[in-house]
This record gives sequence, C-alpha cells and structure tokens, in this order.
Amino acid sequence: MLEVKNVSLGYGNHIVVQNVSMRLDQGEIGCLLGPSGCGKTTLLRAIAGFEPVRAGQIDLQGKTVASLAQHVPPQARDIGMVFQDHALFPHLSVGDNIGFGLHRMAKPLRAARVQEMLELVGLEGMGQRWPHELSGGQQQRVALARALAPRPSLLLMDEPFSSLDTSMRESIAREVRAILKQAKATALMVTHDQNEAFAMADNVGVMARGQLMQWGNAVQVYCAPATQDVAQFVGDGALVPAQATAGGQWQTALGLLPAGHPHYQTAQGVQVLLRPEHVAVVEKGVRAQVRERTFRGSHFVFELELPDGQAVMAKVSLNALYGACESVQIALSPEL
Ligand SMILES: Nc1ncnc2c1ncn2[C@@H]1O[C@H](COP(=O)(O)OP(=O)(O)OP(=O)(O)O)[C@@H](O)[C@H]1O
Repeated sequence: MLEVKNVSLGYGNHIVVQNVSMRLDQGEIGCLLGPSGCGKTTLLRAIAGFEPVRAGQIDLQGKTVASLAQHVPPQARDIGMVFQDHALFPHLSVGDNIGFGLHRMAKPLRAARVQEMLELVGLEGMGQRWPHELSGGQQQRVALARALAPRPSLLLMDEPFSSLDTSMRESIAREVRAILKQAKATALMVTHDQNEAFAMADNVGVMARGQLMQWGNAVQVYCAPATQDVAQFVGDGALVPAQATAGGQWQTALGLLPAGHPHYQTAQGVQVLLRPEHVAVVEKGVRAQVRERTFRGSHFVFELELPDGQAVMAKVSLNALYGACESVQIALSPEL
C-alpha cells in the first residue's frame, strides 16, 4: 500500500531524514514517534508530496509517486490529511466541511456520504452546526470525517490530538483507531506522545536524528528496543553498566540478567536497560537512596541513586511509605 524505500530528505544543504525504509499494508495504522526535530513531519510531508526526496523512492498502491526522476503532486496522490489544528472552515457548517472534498459527486450522493460520515464519527444530527459550536474532540472527529469522506487510499495525520487536553488524548486516539478500523482506512500518524501512539497504532516507527530506529508493534518497541535511542525515548527506565559473564549473562550492580535482556554498546561500554518493573524494593539487597517518588495511579515509580551515583527506577506498590532522601534496599525483580 505505502512503501518508503531508502528515502533521504532535507532543506538546503541540511539532510534531516536519512535512508528511511518502511511499509504500511492495506488497512494498517502506523505511527511515527520521536522527539522534536527528529524528522517525523518532514517524512510525512514527503509522503503527502509537499517535499521532494533527495534519495530513494515512495510507492503508493504499487505506483512510484516520488523519486529523483518523478514527483507526483499532492493533489494527484489520493491522500487525505488531518492537521494539528483541525483546520476546519469556520464559515461552513459541519456537514459542508465534511462534504468539501466531494464537489465532483452528484448532490444526493454527496448528502448521503456526509450522513454516512457523520454516523461513522458519532456526530449524527450535528451536520447543521458550526465548527465553533463543537468541543475540541468533536472538531477533530469532523476533520477526520472530512479527510475520510473522499475515500483516500492513505490518510496522513500530523499530531492530530496535540491541541486537545492531555487527559483526553489517549481516549480520543482509541476512538479514532476504532473509526479508522471501521472505515478500513490505511493511516500514518505523527506524534511525540507514546501513549497516543500505543493507543492508536498497529505498528510504531521510532525516529531519532533523522533515522528510523525501529518499526514494530508496541510490545516489541517497549520490551525489546532496537537501539539505545529507542530504549531512552520509549517508556521509563535507566541504562546501567554491565559486564558479560563467561556464561553469556550480564553482570550489573543489582545482579545477573539473562543474555537476551536488552543491551547496547555505548561509548561507556555495554549498558543494559532496566525498566521500573525490572527493579524491586526488597528487605535485603543493594542500598539506594530515593531521589523522587511519582504517583502513577496503581503504583509509585521511584527514582533511586545507587552508592556509586548510578540512577535507576523501580516500580513500587502504593503501601510502600518511603519518601525522598530515604534509604531503601533494592534488587532485580524476581520475574526477570
Ligand atoms: N522549512 C524548513 N526549513 C529548514 N529546516 C527545516 C524546515 N522544517 C523543518 N526543518 C528542520 O528539519 C528537522 C526536522 O524537522 P521536522 O519538523 O520534520 O521534525 P519533527 O520530528 O516533526 O519535530 P516536531 O515534533 O517538533 O514537529 C529539524 O531540525 C527542523 O529544524
């Protein structure tokens, strides 16, 4: 459906996306996730046709739409777009916003399609309203309906929930996922919010410094980060020094980890990833000082410091009443 092959992109003399390859199958939802400035939006814009490629090629439905030799303009790519700020037309009703891209359709067919889209996004009976009469989440659903109405072969979404309240984003992302699945749409979203990406995507692409570091489902990306950048960007945790044992395991300050535990060759030697759930507060273990305690609803996450200054994090039950600066004993979780 969408295939990006060894694509590099840039502005002036500056290359900002390097040798990225990825594919989305029909009906699949992908998310590009990464820190600010890593090149996510530039890649999305190139897929839409707003940026030329510097190397590589982009295929849509088996046809090359971008390469050094070819550039199909955005309007000829059969792509729908949803932007950060919804970009609804304030002087058009909700129904006319949704029908905007359907001008070539006969009027009755167009009205029927608008009705169908209103139902799809759960806004039946709101076609006559003005955009300003809707909540932020409802406006976002109108933007989605407008983008999906012409049945584009690919939907691109650039930070579509960033103007919404943080507490709403994850639930809206889940809602939008259900709508996209019902419409059997193929979609690619850009976000820097991992909860949003995990709630929305079949596969997540993690970018750092212009490169796609990993493309996989949420569990793969969280449990087996392909690179140090992915380990640090996705989820909580700390990278701690480790030495290989004769048996192929990893020796750390907290004990032995299995050979397959996520580990990375860094400038400081091999480091292993310790997620908060990998570390437990115990009665007898290694002494550590609590630096900070964050409430996470079902548990606390403690930020701890070992005697050598190494930082680690631990997932701790709510009945643990330790506070900042207190000393605790920690060990690797028995589940490891
Ligand atoms: N029009 C432009 N001209 C020159 N440089 C640009 C332009 N747009 C983006 N850049 C640069 O390209 C790099 C990638 O930007 P891009 O917007 O793709 O990142 P991003 O990952 O989407 O970031 P954010 O999450 O902050 O939107 C950045 O270093 C940025 O400064």
